[in-house]
Amino acid sequence: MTTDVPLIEIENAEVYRGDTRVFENLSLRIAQGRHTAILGPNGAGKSTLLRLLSRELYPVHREGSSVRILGHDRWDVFELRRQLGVVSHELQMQYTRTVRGLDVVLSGFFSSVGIGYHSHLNPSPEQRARAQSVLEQLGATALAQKAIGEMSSGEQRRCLLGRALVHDPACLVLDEPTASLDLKAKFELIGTIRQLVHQGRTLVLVTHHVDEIPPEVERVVLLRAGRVVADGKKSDILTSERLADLFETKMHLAEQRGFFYAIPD
Ligand SMILES: Nc1ncnc2c1ncn2[C@@H]1O[C@H](COP(=O)(O)OP(=O)(O)OP(=O)(O)O)[C@@H](O)[C@H]1O
Repeated sequence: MTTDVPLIEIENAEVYRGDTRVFENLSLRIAQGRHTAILGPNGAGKSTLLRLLSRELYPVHREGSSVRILGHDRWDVFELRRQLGVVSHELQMQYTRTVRGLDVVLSGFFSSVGIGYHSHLNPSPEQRARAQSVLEQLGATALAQKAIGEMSSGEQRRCLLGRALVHDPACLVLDEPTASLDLKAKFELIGTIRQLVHQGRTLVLVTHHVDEIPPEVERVVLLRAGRVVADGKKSDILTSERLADLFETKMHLAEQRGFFYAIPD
C-alpha cells in the first residue's frame, strides 16, 4: 500500500541531546509501504532519530523545520502509538525484572512501562484478550506469566514487539532488533518481522547490523555524524565501498538470498 502522504517527513531538523547538536539540518522522507533501513555507525544519531519519531525529542523550533508523521506534526502520543509501533533498546532497559510478559504487552495500551505498579492502569477484558492473541501470533504464549528478568534476550524482544503490536500499527520502527540474540533467536525474530511486513506493515529498521536487514527492505539510508551520506535503492547503497567508507574500515560485503553480510577485507 503506497499513498501520497509520507509516513515520515522530517524537514530541516536541528536536534540537541544535552549540549550536543546531533542533527544540524536533517531532512528525511519515508513513503508509506516503502520498507527502509537506516544504517549508521555508533554515534551516527540513530537513537536520536528514534526519539524524534516517538516524540520524546523535538527539533529546535524554527521556520521551515518540522517532523510530520502521516502528514501531521501534532500528535496525541496515544494516537501516535497506534500508527507507529516503536521497539527500542532504551525501552527494553526501562523494564524492571519482575514485570511479566503479558503485562509488557498490555503496557502498550497505556504507553507505560508495565502495568503492575500503576493501580490506575486497569486493562479491560478486551485489552487482555488482544494482548493474549498478540502473544499467540508471536508464538510466545508461554511467556505470559514469565518475569522479564527470567527471559532470554530473544524472549524479551518478542514481548516488546508484542507491546508495539497491540494497536496493530501500520508501521513498525525497530531499533537493532536482533542485537545480542543467538542465531536461532535471531533467525526466528527475522522470520517474525518478515511475516509482519507481509501482513502489510511498513518496516523502518534502524541499525548498524547489515545482516539483520531483511530482503523486503527496498531502500537504505546511510547516516553518519548526524548527516544522511547516501540514500537510495538497497542494491545501489549496500556496496563494499560505501560501507567501508561509512564504518571507516575495509570490508567485503556479500549478498546471499537477499541478505547481506560483511567480512573483513
Ligand atoms: N543524553 C545525551 N547528552 C549528550 N549527548 C548525547 C546524549 N545522547 C547521545 N548523545 C550524543 O549524540 C550523538 C548521537 O548519539 P545517538 O545515541 O543518537 O547515536 P546512535 O547512532 O544511536 O549510536 P549507537 O549505535 O552507539 O547507539 C553522539 O555523539 C552521542 O555522544
